Parts: sequence; structure tokens; C-alpha cells
Amino acid sequence: MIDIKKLREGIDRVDGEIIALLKKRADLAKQVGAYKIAHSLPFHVVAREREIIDRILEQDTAPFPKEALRHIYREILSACLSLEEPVSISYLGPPATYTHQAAIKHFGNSLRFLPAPTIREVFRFVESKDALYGVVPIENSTEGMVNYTLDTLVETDLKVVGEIVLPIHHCLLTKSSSLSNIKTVFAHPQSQAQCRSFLSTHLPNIPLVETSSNTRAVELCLEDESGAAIAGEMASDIYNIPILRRHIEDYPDNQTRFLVIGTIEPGKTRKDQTSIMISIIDRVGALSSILDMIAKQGINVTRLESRPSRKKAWDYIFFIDIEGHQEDQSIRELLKKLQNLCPYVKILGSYPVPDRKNTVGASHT
Ligand SMILES: C=C(O[C@@H]1C=C(C(=O)O)C=C[C@H]1O)C(=O)O
Repeated sequence: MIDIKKLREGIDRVDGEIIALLKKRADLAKQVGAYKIAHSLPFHVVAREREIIDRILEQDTAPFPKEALRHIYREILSACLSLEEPVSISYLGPPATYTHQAAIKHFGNSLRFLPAPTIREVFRFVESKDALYGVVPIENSTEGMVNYTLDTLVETDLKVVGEIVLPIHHCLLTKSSSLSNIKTVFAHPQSQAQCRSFLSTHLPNIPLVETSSNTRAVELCLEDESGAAIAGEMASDIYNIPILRRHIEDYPDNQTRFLVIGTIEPGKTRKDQTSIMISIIDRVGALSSILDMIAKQGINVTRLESRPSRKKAWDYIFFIDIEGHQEDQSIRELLKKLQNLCPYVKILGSYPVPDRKNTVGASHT
């Protein structure tokens, strides 16, 4: 006969052992922190964190689910880092936006999160060292590029040090107990655009009020019991407002990409990508000859975007993402060639390729 009392005593014992080990780990991290102070080294070491997570995920952890272990370790690393230094992360706010959610996914819950009212302000917080890193949206899989972020990258000296891919699942949040009691829907235009078919099927003829963010939509619903807001799950937790419907986005594979910006460049990991920005001489075939040169170097281009230079009409800047790290021999050679050929070359940064597993459905509001 299985004795449930004994089994539970066993679990309590194991929990005690886990706590004792976490205490031991925290103490070692504090000692590493003291060493870093003595040797003027940066506290946050992306490559080391990547190495730890990769090593853990390579092990046979069954029956414990690996994805859960990834989340648990993200939090352990975040907590240990916070013991070394109080790290601040600026993000496009207000609190509970998808950018906030992306920042927590990337850095864990133990750091200090600083909302900024605009994308430019996120960059400013990092430039002024009020924050060590900033998180800004760059692209939504259904709505396209966030041009303001691309344009700000042209002007800044900050580096791109990471990328986050977040599935965007919109929820309908309301104090009302049924769809039939809803008289107004509040939403940011982008979220509203991503939920068009849900709204026309389930809430036809209900007036839609545009808000500056999803969070603002939720705030308005707190005052209006017949109002509903489109927002993420996190807004429901923070503002304590129930979720009436989940997954109301039209396309289930709706994702948003975010960039992490900062000054500390991550070292080489097992799988990195490099973002560069170039302008080219305006002549037939100029871009294709550059892409050809990249291919001849054996380097894979994963993304190519263009933006007007805003200096001269019909003059463009190209944003190119390539596989590999700028310390790689092939990329070093490529950059030298580009510098000889292009009027302008800027290396935005090399950083680990983001985890795209379980990334279904996001927007940045
Ligand atoms: C402990 C360290 O500092 C930080 C915390 C880490 C951890 O908890 O394992 C790993 C890398 C750093 O971001 C370290 O550099 O080893």
C-alpha cells in the first residue's frame, strides 16, 4: 500500500535539500561578485549564463520537464545576479506591456524593471546609465517592423546585446461576467488589429475605444464594469482584473521580437548572430553584389530590412542580420570588405540566437 503521508514527508525533505543547495549557490555567486568588484569585471555575463542553461538542458532530467527547468534556471540566475549587483532594466512601459513580459522572460523576475514612456526614453535610460539594459520591440509577425526602433538604432552608440521572441496571446479582460454585458472595448490599435475576427464575431457593433497602450485599456476597465480590454495575461495579475476569454488573436502564430540594448557586449556562445547596418553606393546591383559577397564568405543572412536614410531622398540604410559572432574569422574578413565598399558600416552587435521554442502568438503594447 502506498503511504501518502510518507511520500509527502519525502517531498518535504527534498525541498529542504533544494533550499540548502540554493543557499550554497547564492553564497558562491556572492563570492564571484566580490571577485568581480576586486578585478573591475562586469557582473552580468551572458555567455556564462548561456553555457549553464545549455549544459543543464543537455542532461537527462526526466521525468522533470526540460522547459520548466529552463524557466526555473532563468529565475535562479536572475536571483543570483541580483545578489551581486542591483541591475536595472528599462523597457517600453507602462507596466504589464508585452515589452515588460519580454524583459522578464529574458532577465527573470529578480532584477529592477524601469518603465519608460517611449522607445527613445528606453535608449536614454541606458545611455544615462540609469539602466544597464533596455528592451524595445522591433518586429511583430503580423504587423511588421517597428520603424521607430530601427531609426533610433541609427543614432545611438548603444549595442544590440540580445534578442527576445515572445508569443503574443491576447486576452479579453473585464469585470463583467459575460460577453453580453460588455458595452465598450478598449484596446491599443495594434492589439485591436490582431483580434479583428474575434471582435466582429463575438462583440459585433460594440464600440471600440483606442488607447495609448494595453495597460491604459485595462486601467479604463477598472473604472467601467461594462468595459473590456485587450491585453496580456500579466495585466490581469498586476491589475487584478479577470480574464473572460484567452487566445483571442486571429493568428495563433503571432509573435513579437524585441531587442535588448546595452553597453556590455556578450562574448561568443555556441550559436550567435550579428546585426550590422550599412549604406550603399546608389548604383544598379549594389545590394546584390554585397549579398553575394556575404554568401561567398560562407555566411548566412537571416534578415534584411531597409529604411530611408532621412539624409537624402531615396537613399537607404540596410539592416542585415547574419549568423555568427563578430569575433569569427569569416565575419571579421567580411566586415573589412564591407568597410572598403560601403560609405557607412556600423556593427550593431553580436549576441546569442534567441530561444524560439514555444513561441506562438505577441505585440509590444
Ligand atoms: C555568478 C556569476 O555572475 C552572474 C550570475 C551567474 C549565475 O548565477 O550562475 C552567471 C553569470 C553572471 O551573470 C558568474 O559570472 O559566474
